[in-house]
Amino acid sequence: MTLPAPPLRLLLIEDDEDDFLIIRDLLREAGNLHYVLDWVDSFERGRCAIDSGVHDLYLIDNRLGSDSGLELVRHASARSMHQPLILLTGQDDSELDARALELGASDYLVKGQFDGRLLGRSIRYALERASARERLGRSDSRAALLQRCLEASYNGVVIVDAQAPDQPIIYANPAFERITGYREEEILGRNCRFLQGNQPYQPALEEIRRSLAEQREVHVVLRNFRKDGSAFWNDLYIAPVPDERGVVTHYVGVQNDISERKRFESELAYNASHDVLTGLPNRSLLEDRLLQGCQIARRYSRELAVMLIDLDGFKPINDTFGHAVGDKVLVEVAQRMGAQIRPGDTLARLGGDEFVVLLPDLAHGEDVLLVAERLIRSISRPYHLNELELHVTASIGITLSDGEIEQPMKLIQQADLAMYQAKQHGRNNYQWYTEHLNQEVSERMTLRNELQKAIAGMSFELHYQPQIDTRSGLVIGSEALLRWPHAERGMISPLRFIPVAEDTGQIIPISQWVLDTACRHNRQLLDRGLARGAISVNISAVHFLRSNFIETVRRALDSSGLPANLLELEITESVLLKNAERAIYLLHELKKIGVGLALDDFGTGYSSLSYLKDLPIDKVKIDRSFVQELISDPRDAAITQGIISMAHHLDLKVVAEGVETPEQAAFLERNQCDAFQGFLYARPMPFAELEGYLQRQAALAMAGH
Ligand SMILES: Nc1nc2c(ncn2[C@@H]2O[C@H](COP(=O)(O)O[C@H]3[C@@H](O)[C@H](n4cnc5c(=O)[nH]c(N)nc54)O[C@@H]3COP(=O)(O)O)[C@@H](O)[C@H]2O)c(=O)[nH]1
Repeated sequence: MTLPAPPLRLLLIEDDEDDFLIIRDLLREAGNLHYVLDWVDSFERGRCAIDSGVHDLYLIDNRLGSDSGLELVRHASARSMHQPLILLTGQDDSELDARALELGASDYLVKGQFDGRLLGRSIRYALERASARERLGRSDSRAALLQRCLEASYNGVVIVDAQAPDQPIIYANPAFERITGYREEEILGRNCRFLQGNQPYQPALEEIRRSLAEQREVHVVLRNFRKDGSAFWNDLYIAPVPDERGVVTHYVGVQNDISERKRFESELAYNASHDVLTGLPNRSLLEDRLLQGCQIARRYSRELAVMLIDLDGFKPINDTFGHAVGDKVLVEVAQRMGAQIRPGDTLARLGGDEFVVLLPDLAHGEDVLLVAERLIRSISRPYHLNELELHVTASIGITLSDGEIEQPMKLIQQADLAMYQAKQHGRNNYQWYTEHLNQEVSERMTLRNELQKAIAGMSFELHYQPQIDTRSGLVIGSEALLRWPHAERGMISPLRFIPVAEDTGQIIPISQWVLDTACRHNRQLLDRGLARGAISVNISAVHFLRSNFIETVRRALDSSGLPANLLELEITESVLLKNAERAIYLLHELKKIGVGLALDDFGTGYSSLSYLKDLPIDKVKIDRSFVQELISDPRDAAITQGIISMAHHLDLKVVAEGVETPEQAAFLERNQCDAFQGFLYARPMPFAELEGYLQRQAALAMAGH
């Protein structure tokens, strides 16, 4: 329900009551006018009523006592009143008429010369004109406001004339000027295409053309060019502007320079797929390339090669010279490798010192070897950084594929296995992946899990193999040898499980158990009067180089009560290869405790012999590989003779391992070897058997044999 319009409030300012009555009556005749008439009879009251502004129209008599109604008109104009005023006079005076209109009166009526109908019409016209004026005023200020908004807008705004030929620009706001560098007067009258520079074939432009042809709005991001020629990313929204008949007269374009946002987005995308240090593709991009590589290899019947490159000797550089130097080496390694591959190949960094090279398009698989050799050569050249000369080499694992592989990332795993083999083969070389490697790895995994269970229950045994003095034939010590009796697989050789335990760190609890048990056993022999010299314990390089190794030896001796001279530790040359300086220091510390020290597997390592004179050792053990061929191979005989002679000159005792035949024993004896160990004398035996063996030996010795 709509409410009826309220009546017009009219005010008559008239000091003559008769005139008031006449006007009141005339108004009643006016017709079609819904109103309430108020009356005031003096200039002063009239002014107060005008100031209150509650009326819709004022009828003002020109003569108000000594005051003039014209003054009230002036007063109302000065207050910018929008309600209309009609001046009533007693006489027709054209000058007064003009003056009244000039001061803002809507009409001028001469008393006695108008009837009710004329008065009504004059009132309606006055009201209509006032309302039109007000509407106009409102729209003027709205236009001014919109203009100011456009000028203050952060977005660039450009308006083009849709009707004029070539649709020229008719307006551009200050933000447009800021973004493009063009001043408005430079571009007025031109078509916007000058912003396209030399890139008029962008897909976004096609979309704009289509939407203009269909007179619909469009939102695109396109490359535009500033006045200075520099490019920017323009986020542009164009809308058609129709007139009241629906005819599109203009287009308004609102634009924003989003170059910074684009740069940030592409930086994010780049960082998500590249290694920050070297700028090389990272694992995630490598996965994509690998997929693509497999597709290429399949489609064009080519070979895809994957190489996993791991640096040798990088960790000590990081540890010794700090990460800043390490980082520089990695960057240079990346550059050197990058120079060895072709465009289309991929060099990626997996992290740390691990890199991957993908060669997706090989005619023959073996072609990868040329690249592998180049990589190895280029990486092994010295690195000159901060007056340092540093050296690293690379171990490379290689695998080949024809692209027919369900999970391409498996190729990385295969290359990784092969790389591990390269490390095992002395580093600075490459190895191929084979299916056999795969089996080996899965076996290692199984072994590792089962080893963990064995460690939990310490279900190992120690066997002992006596060492015999060459001259007297008496037992002068025994070597403790670890055994793992497995419920299903029988006795597992330490040759099989110790390398796994060393890789996984499981060797530490095992090695500790061996040390403690061997010390306890020899103490038991001592207590029973059966101890014959020291028990030798093989010490893994991993355990030996642990920071608390000396402490663990001390504890083993203390808790068993075994005198230090009845314990001998056997270390291999590999300990010296890993960290010679620390190894020599530790050997001296052990010597201070009083334990015996032997160098095991002597002659099989690759290190320099010169370190031998600095080692506080008591013995060297000739590896059984030489002993086995002594008789058949004169070269092994010569090496054995050389070892014995050199050891004696350094005041070291010599024990020959793996003596199986009397001929070997005779040869060794002739060449002054000090002691034998081998099946010819005794196989490794459980502790319980050793006791019996030693008792028998003691009895024989007593009997003078
Ligand atoms: N870190 C540790 N290493 C250990 C430990 N126990 C053993 N090992 C090392 O495992 C390798 C294999 O040992 P094993 O199978 O026990 O073989 C030893 C002897 O049984 C064998 N041997 C002795 N005499 C003969 C012989 O006449 N012929 C022949 N074919 N083999 C013989 O030699 C091995 C002794 O080797 P070595 O230690 O080099 O003296 C081996 O490298 C062990 O060192 C352990 O507790 N910790």
